[in-house]
Amino acid sequence: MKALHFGAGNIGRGFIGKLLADSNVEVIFADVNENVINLLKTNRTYGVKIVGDSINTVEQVKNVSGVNSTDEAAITALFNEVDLVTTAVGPNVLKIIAKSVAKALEARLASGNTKPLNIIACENMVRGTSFLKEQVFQHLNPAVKDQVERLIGFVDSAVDRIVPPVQPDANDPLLVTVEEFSEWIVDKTQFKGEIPNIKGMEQTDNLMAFVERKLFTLNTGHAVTSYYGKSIGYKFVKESIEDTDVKAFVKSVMQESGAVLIKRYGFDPQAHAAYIEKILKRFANPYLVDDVDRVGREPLRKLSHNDRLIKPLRGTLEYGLPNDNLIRAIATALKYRNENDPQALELAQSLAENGVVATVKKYTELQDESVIARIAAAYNA
Ligand SMILES: NC(=O)C1=CN([C@@H]2O[C@H](COP(=O)(O)OP(=O)(O)OC[C@H]3O[C@@H](n4cnc5c(N)ncnc54)[C@H](O)[C@@H]3O)[C@@H](O)[C@H]2O)C=CC1
Ligand SMILES: O=P(O)(O)OC[C@H]1O[C@](O)(CO)[C@@H](O)[C@@H]1O
Repeated sequence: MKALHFGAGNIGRGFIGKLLADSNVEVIFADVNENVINLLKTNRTYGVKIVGDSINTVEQVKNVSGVNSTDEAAITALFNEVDLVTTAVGPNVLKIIAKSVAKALEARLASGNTKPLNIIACENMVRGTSFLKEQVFQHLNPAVKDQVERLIGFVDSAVDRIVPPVQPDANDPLLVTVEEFSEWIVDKTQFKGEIPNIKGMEQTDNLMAFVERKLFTLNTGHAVTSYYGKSIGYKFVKESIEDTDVKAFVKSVMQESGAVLIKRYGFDPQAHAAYIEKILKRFANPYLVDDVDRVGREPLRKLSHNDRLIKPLRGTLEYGLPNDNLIRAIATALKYRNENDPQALELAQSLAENGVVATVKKYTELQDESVIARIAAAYNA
């Protein structure tokens, strides 16, 4: 089997690409990072270092190659040869690759290739592949839309593995360090044709429960660990979560978002409490050098309506559940500053020019005046 994977970054190489290659899939990575692509083309293999309390090993990922994502002709040719397309480029990049995906699908169909093809976006967002599908359809020739609906599966997924930024390794510049835990869950109702048999790719017909469980527990807790930690001077996630005050606050936020998940999906409260504890341990992994600025990157995305802070808050309002800690958590996100992060710069500028109430309204799309006032009060505290 052959797959084209967009995004040869942390997740691309450390998680999705590795799972595919470990299931004997030939993986071609498409990226805009020429250096990484050339190394993949030359070396055809790279190492993944798996670290944890009871593990410290490097596994070789084999039979990989690379292509420049902006080389439309090459991408189009590959679309006609692969059986699976996956992405891990970041939510903001999906609309950028949508045009070349649309062109490549048109060419695949025009060549008479009527084999089903599945596309799975592996991004930290709710139903990222459905979003990619909308973007692709905006570029598609209307004459082929029915054929695409019939033959091309756009499969939503939830991805969970903490993969910090690459620490340059002298022997293997492509080496990625990952935690042992990984969870990749796909919506089995959206596939066209055979569902590929990939070890570690779990199928479900109840994806939203898994997406929200992960996004609003792990990512919510991770973001707050980073925002609150950075505000009191920590640089790494590990040292932040080891601070008992930070850990207590993060846990209280995860319990508030957890109450929404338990109410919405009927999760067993004890099981969810255990899931929270397991994630707090993952944050403290002493072998992962994870920077608060990686986890806190793009604060406007993380403060948006359907992301890890506001969507859980909206759930507490919907179900009448406690939310004092989520309100404080959102305030810590508003306080996030990072000269190297364009979204952090835009956030700081908005707060300086328009004030906190207007900023909260603009980026969170919350309307409840009393809730916005509580966030503003927490921010000014
Ligand atoms: N790092 C982590 O622990 C996890 C990240 N995620 C999600 O995975 C996705 C990727 O995250 P990371 O791997 O951490 O980011 P990353 O920045 O390491 O990788 C993104 C890759 O996409 C490439 N890229 C940018 N524009 C492109 C284009 N037009 N075509 C092809 N490639 C392009 C970049 O060059 C980069 O190599 C994000 O949605 C993130 O939220 C999800 C779970 C874990
Ligand atoms: O990749 P994002 O959405 O910018 O946020 C980083 C998040 O991704 C993860 O790396 C995995 O979900 C978390 O470790 C972290 O919370």
